[in-house]
Amino acid sequence: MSAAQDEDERARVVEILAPVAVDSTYSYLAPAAMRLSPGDSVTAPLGRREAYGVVWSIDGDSGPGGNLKTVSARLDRPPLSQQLRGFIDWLARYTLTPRGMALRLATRAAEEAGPEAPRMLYRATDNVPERLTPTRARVLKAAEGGVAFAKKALAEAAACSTGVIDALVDEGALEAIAGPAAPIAPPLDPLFAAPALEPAQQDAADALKASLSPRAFKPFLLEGVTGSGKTEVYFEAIARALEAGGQALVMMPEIALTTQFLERFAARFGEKPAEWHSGVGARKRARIWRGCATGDVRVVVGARSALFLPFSDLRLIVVDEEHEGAYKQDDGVSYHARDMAVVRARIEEATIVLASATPSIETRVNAMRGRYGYLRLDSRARARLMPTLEAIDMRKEGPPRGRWIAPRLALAVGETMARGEQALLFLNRRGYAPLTVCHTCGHRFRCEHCDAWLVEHRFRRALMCHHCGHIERRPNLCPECGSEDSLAACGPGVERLAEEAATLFPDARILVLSSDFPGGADRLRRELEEIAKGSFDIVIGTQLVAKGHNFPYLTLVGVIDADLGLGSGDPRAAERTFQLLNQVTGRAGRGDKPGRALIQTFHPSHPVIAALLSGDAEKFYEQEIAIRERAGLPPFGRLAALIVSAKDAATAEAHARALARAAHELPPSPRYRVAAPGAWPEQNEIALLGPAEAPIALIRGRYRFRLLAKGPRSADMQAFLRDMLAGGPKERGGVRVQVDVDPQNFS
Ligand SMILES: Nc1ncnc2c1ncn2[C@@H]1O[C@H](COP(=O)(O)OP(=O)(O)OP(=O)(O)O)[C@@H](O)[C@H]1O
Ligand SMILES: [Zn+2]
Repeated sequence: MSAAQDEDERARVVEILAPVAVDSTYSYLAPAAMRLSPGDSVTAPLGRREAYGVVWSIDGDSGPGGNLKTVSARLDRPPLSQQLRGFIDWLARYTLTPRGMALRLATRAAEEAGPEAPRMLYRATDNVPERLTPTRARVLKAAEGGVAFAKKALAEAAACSTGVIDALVDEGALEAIAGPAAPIAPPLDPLFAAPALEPAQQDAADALKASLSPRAFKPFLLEGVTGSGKTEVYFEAIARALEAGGQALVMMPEIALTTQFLERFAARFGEKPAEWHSGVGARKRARIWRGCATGDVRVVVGARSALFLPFSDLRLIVVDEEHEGAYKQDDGVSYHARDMAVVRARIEEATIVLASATPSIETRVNAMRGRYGYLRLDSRARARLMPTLEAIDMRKEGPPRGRWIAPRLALAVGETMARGEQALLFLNRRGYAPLTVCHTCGHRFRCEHCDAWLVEHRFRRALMCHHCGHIERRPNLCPECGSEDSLAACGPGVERLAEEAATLFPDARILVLSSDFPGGADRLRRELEEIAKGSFDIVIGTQLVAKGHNFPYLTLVGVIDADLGLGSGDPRAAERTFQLLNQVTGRAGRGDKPGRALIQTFHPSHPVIAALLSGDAEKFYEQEIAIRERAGLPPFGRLAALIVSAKDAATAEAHARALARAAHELPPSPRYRVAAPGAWPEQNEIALLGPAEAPIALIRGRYRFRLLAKGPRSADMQAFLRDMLAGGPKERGGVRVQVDVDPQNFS
């Protein structure tokens, strides 16, 4: 028997998960000499190519025979920890995502980057160049003593161009050696600039610090009114995690938010944390990924996807603005990053802090029932007052037709400017006008791929669909009746509001802040900085400006249309409106001067508006929690949506009906009970509602039908969904079924 055969016989069978849309692992043989462990990255033949994968488990020694393929190579990459693998399995099971797709969220960053270019360093050899100019002599002098320098540093030391160094390398007087990579994350100092906390902050910070040792899973809600200093509180928790030698992850809903945050972080810890979002280059992301696994990266601030980083010792997760809808990902793998952060914290035995001025109902209930620690800051830091809130009743004191700024708001803006302060006009609608109609024939411009009106964007001279991105030129003639000059804009967007503000205040420095202007995130960051510096008198913006920014000169907030989100029929409309309006009015009066907010509404007595005006968050939560409890909605029950789409409506509807039939024909299960079709569900039963045409029935050329499963907390919703999908028809003929567990979006 040859040595090679001998080796073969001792090969082991390993299960490999590939980052593709497949749930199961594949079995391979691994030579014993490869010494694979679970979590290792490998390449292996898959079909006709070499694929990347991760060892998920090791089955043991291979039996005789079998025709398994052999793992090709083990990659030099830190292993995925058991905790991260457990998290991927959990997320996949919960969201009904193929495990490979969940793995892809964790490994994408490492895969996409090419091999890292080594950093070259230069040092002197014993060779003397043929021609020794004074410049060359200076370089060699600087490089004396066997120390290696970066090219730029050496050129600077010798006051020459880097070309001189290249020439000396060519002549053999200097040699280039591969040096260690520059550190990806400079060390952080937990004691760099610890602030004096106010008593309420101190109590909250102490509770968090205490929870960090001994190590255990401990969730907290940190609820504090806008400007109460929540950030300073969780900074203390980060300091404690660092002192304990561990890592911390801070999640933020919006990248535009991070600039101010990074500065504050550096002021507190001496250096910035590692930043993780789609705007960070592939190379850098790969280095951060590795740094998380080696423990060199200690604190990451990031978007949703940071949740999948391979931390080696994660002690703390902070989810800032935990109520934000942006944490729910709906494309591809559909998951709620806040909820999954709690899961990851549990698996890592870490502390997790959910911070918000207006927590989600789910988190609020968890805190009130004692499932989460409940920390509260009930007043603003530094004795700042909350802004005073007043309603402007649009039925009685609205502006003239075709205008949107009521006289009282205009007056307040004028007074604010006269005092040298800043005003914010908030309207959560991008573009110039949400609808364009023809006066002559009544034609309305609608998207050809979606069930939606086209939004006019005047600066682009275009009509745009906000669902699919479709763009067309705004014509001069009506395409229906051919009339000239008969097209009219209906309703306002931020661009139109800016036009009105410019007419009312011709001397004002006005800025429109909107995510769809050219220039992307960089432009937004610059603009946010300018606002904070006081470079503008009037800022006009969508929900982007509502987030956790600190604008010291901003004293007046005008909400142009407080009713905008309330009429949608979405079960979360009330909660979202309350949160958004609280956030946006909370931008006023954070500096030295007191703040004021004017809220334009046609329904000043609507419970949400009334609760907002009274400043009585407690009342709002009481009402909303009672409604949810009565209706068995989350967190008192479970919801899952299935969105069935196809190129034509009949195919989509037929498939959705077949799924519903399959659900009702399922054999009895110990894990859930299904209510009979049309019957009033019993306490312990899952009711399947629909199929119904989706509120936006057509998106990107696909017709959509929705099924909604609603069940008690005791039901195993995932088992039900899996059984229903298995019992239903295959996804043929271009049909797509999207599963959305804990849906946030009902459109
Ligand atoms: N103990 C403190 N001493 C001095 N200044 C403080 C203290 N705590 C907070 N501040 C300041 O108060 C302001 C508001 O704090 P911070 O931004 O942390 O509030 P927040 O609760 O996160 O607000 P929001 O929910 O609106 O984002 C900041 O300018 C912060 O620097
Ligand atoms: Zn469209």
